Amino acid sequence: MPAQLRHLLFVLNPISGDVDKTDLEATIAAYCTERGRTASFFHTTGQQDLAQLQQHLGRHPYDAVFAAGGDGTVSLVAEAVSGSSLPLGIIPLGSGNGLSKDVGIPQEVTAALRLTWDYTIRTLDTLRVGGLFAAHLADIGFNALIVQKFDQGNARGPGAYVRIATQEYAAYQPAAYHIETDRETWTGEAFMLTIANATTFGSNVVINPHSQLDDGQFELCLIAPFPNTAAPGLLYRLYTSDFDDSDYTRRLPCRWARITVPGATEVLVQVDGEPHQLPTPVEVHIQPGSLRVLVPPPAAA
Ligand SMILES: Nc1ncnc2c1ncn2[C@@H]1O[C@H](COP(=O)(O)OP(=O)(O)OP(=O)(O)O)[C@@H](O)[C@H]1O
Repeated sequence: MPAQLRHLLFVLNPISGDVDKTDLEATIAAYCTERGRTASFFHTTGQQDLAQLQQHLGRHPYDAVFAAGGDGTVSLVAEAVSGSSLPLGIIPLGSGNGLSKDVGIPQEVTAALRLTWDYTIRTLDTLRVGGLFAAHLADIGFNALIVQKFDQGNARGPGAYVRIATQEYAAYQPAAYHIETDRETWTGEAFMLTIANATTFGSNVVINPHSQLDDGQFELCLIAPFPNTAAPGLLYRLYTSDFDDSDYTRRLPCRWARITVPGATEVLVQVDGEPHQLPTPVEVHIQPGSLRVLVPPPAAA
């Protein structure tokens, strides 16, 4: 039996996903009370959330902190607890919920709440991308642009994301990159360059198949510019864990990387679902075993 988690903090993002959260707090509180746990709540505001959460955690001893929101909320809580023994729980309530899917957390609220008492702990690597914390996936290029447009708009949910991607695809101009890692050097144009600790985007696109969140390395997953005629085949491979079989893809496994965009002083980078304008070169470092996550125990044989 795992240790009992008695005092739980739930970090709630009121705007994540396209999800009505009116009854969420009452549902969580009732679930915890019934099982002899205490539930406290921290509501994100979108302003200084990391500093406020860190301060709160410094004043109150909890046994676990649950992120109830999307990838941005999960990343916020993950950063607040990373490097400590405090485990992260996830109640997936965003548009994509990438990390929760990658570690097998149920996507329905009550099923995910079971992790408050029935869990095992998995210790994951995290990344620093241009100094920013990343637990899941970061990228430069097409997807970063779509995430930025999504962030600037008012519509949430997967439908809005697909609508923006379809609008932007035809006019998108791939950029050139120069990459140095602890193992190799690569120069060329890319439609998209993913910095992958994990395997799968919340959209179920498998950008980095058969890799692990706890293997002490990450992968740079490159998609070269491709003709329109190649798009359906490429998309098919991305949804069937076949990334390496395309003529337009390449993966660079590494522990450290420096990404330069020749001629540019800054570059748009999507980090755990949030867009950031970062100075180049962008350095990426792995932080092995830095995050403890509550995941479902292995199914009994
Ligand atoms: N009270 C709030 N009002 C406005 N924005 C907020 C508030 N709380 C958090 N945010 C913003 O919400 C964003 C994080 O949202 P989150 O990623 O959790 O959900 P999502 O974007 O809908 O889902 P996903 O990332 O899975 O697609 C951050 O940009 C954060 O600043």
